[in-house]
Amino acid sequence: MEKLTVIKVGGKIVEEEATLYKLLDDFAAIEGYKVLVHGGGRSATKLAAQLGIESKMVNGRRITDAETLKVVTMVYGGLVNKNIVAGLQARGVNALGLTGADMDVIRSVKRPVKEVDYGFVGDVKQVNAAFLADLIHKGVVPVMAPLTHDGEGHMLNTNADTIAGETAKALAGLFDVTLVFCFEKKGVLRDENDDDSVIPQITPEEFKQYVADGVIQGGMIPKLENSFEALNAGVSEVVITLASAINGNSGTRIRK
Ligand SMILES: Nc1ncnc2c1ncn2[C@@H]1O[C@H](COP(=O)(O)OP(=O)(O)O)[C@@H](O)[C@H]1O
Ligand SMILES: CC(=O)N[C@@H](CCC(=O)OP(=O)(O)O)C(=O)O
Repeated sequence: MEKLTVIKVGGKIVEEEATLYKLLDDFAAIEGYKVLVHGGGRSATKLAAQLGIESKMVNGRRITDAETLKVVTMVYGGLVNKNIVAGLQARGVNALGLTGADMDVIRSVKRPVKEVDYGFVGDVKQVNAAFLADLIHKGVVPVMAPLTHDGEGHMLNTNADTIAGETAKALAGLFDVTLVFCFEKKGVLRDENDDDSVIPQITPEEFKQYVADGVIQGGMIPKLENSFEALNAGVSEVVITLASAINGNSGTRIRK
């Protein structure tokens, strides 16, 4: 099977020009078929504050009211996505920016209200894998924003780690997929204050224990849950690593 790398880059990297440009250089150097999924949570929080809109996160997910939905649609689908696409074009990568609404790439359903009302947050229902595979085979590099649509005319906000996981899962039947989460640390750390304490491999049982011990917290919990789910659904390998190390062998690597 042909190899495909799905790379997710988080908000701390895309927010700063210097780290973003370095990431784009490294991404451009990756050989073979590739997809870039970006976040941008920090940029959305910053613009929302400038507009006088308060940002609320619960369990790592943004409470997305009608005004916040406008902000995230502008920031993720507009500014962040287009800066990345332009940056990749300048590096000779034939990038195409997509939200989930474009060509019906990712359809979702508004998250039902349970203990928490997340507002306009979408849970992924289907990924148009055939269309993405077609683009990829044509030499196009999809650049996916963390936005989906419900098929009834509404955009919805979807976490970028989820977009990456669902895209990797959907393409796993068509390619040999490696899913890479790159962020500002060297990998999953035993001690968050010690950059050299990378845990090289994690099993689901070890993950549960690390969470119980408080070693793994916050946004890293859903990231690893997504990772195990992706491996169970046919993704070959998940790598959690420093953005500048996407072409290396370091970081935390998880295989089934
Ligand atoms: N054991 C751990 N090792 C590394 N990071 C951890 C750990 N536990 C919690 N984290 C936190 O998880 C964060 C990454 O999750 P998140 O903020 O959702 O990522 P992203 O920037 O990719 O969206 C890190 O910034 C870090 O603060
Ligand atoms: C529903 C939800 O939480 N969506 C995220 C989408 C952006 C994202 O995931 O960005 P990072 O990867 O930079 O965190 C949000 O609005 O923050």
